[in-house]
Amino acid sequence: MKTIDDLIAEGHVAGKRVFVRADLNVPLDGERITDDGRIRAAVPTITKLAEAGAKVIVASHLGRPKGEPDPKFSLAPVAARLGELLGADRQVAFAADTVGDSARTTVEKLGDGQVALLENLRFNAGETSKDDTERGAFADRLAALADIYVGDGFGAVHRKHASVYDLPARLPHAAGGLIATEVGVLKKLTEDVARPYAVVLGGSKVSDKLGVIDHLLEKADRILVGGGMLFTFLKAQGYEVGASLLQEDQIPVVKEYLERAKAKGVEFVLPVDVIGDTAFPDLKTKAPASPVTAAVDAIPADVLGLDIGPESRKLFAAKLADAATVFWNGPMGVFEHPDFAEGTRAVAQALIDSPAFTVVGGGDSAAAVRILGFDENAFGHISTGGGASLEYLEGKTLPGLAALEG
Ligand SMILES: Nc1ncnc2c1ncn2[C@@H]1O[C@H](COP(=O)(O)OP(=O)(O)OP(=O)(O)O)[C@@H](O)[C@H]1O
Ligand SMILES: O=C(O)[C@H](O)COP(=O)(O)O
Repeated sequence: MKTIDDLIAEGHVAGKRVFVRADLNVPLDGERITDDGRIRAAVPTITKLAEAGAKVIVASHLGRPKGEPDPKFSLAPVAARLGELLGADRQVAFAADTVGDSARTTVEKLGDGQVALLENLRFNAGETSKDDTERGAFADRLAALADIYVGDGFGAVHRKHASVYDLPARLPHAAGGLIATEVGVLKKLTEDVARPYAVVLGGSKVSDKLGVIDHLLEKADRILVGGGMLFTFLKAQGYEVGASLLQEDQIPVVKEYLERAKAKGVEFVLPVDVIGDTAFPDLKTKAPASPVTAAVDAIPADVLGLDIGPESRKLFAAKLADAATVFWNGPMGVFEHPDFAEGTRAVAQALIDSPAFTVVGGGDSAAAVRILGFDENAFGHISTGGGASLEYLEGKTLPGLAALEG
């Protein structure tokens, strides 16, 4: 895989329009960025290219808008923060669209060493389309803006999207520094992993992430399950889960996982209690909720589970204490609200206390660690990719990496 260092050494960058596909999908509270980790992670590559004299065109998705402009998902706040992080002598010009007049004129006005950010790629249906022709047509329009493509959005390399997969096929391309670093660390977990190897899974993208367990059953010694995913496991074991997040159609799959784990000697660690409420908490006002703690065999019918409970926190900490390697993706609960953050806090603390090599992966997981006040240097590696790192560990071909190799 060619890197930006190769491009710069070969003299291909100065005066060129370089399209940097970053993952600036940061958590927002209205227009306030609650964690800027992914923006900070994008800065070294952007700075290096700008210092080498490129006209840098940065592009990203944010959230999951429906293929048309939606102000809730505008990258405008990200442009402002990126400008602050790049420093006083490097302003960020923000284009109000992705491939329209604003993008074209913004790029035309860029001088060498200057930086622009395009509006959310997913405001265009072609970006995420499953139809190759529709995606290709959008990639053609993106390609017209640039001379060179740099893939640096590690968090999105598992998506077969126009800017990730189709665009690099249309331009000379290279990997940015973030992708090189992420792949370097995660590779270690696919090779000689120190054992016991424990994996902690949580979060809300349940259908995206359940499949990874199929692979983990061949690799991990222990799998701890929290977050939205845990309720499908509880249901598969015959418990009632009230109004909690449930992937009904995945119950047979989960049952098979539980049986296979037993046969292989892989330990599944499931919560013994949960904290829930009769309504989803208000994440904007953070108004006090009415949390109830229930054993997993006594979750009331009107309660939705929003965190693992106090006994589970102790159990999870004990199961992580003697691990030699830990990979963690997905918060244990709705950590954005203080009444449901303790499970996530306990897992973060357990990772810090453990002598293991620890990797935390995922936009919200990494954000949770920082928002809850932990020192990110206390972990072995904090990856900007959640789904991406899981799929990398699964050994899958990731479209955004394959495209850079070609
Ligand atoms: N029990 C639960 N019910 C509903 N949502 C939950 C629950 N537990 C955790 N969550 C939510 O999961 C979200 C994070 O999940 P997600 O799968 O996106 O993780 P991630 O680390 O961001 O990974 P990725 O980078 O792949 O997005 C948080 O916003 C959190 O509130
Ligand atoms: O947060 C993430 O995992 C990445 O930014 C990818 O986002 P997506 O799951 O909406 O494709």
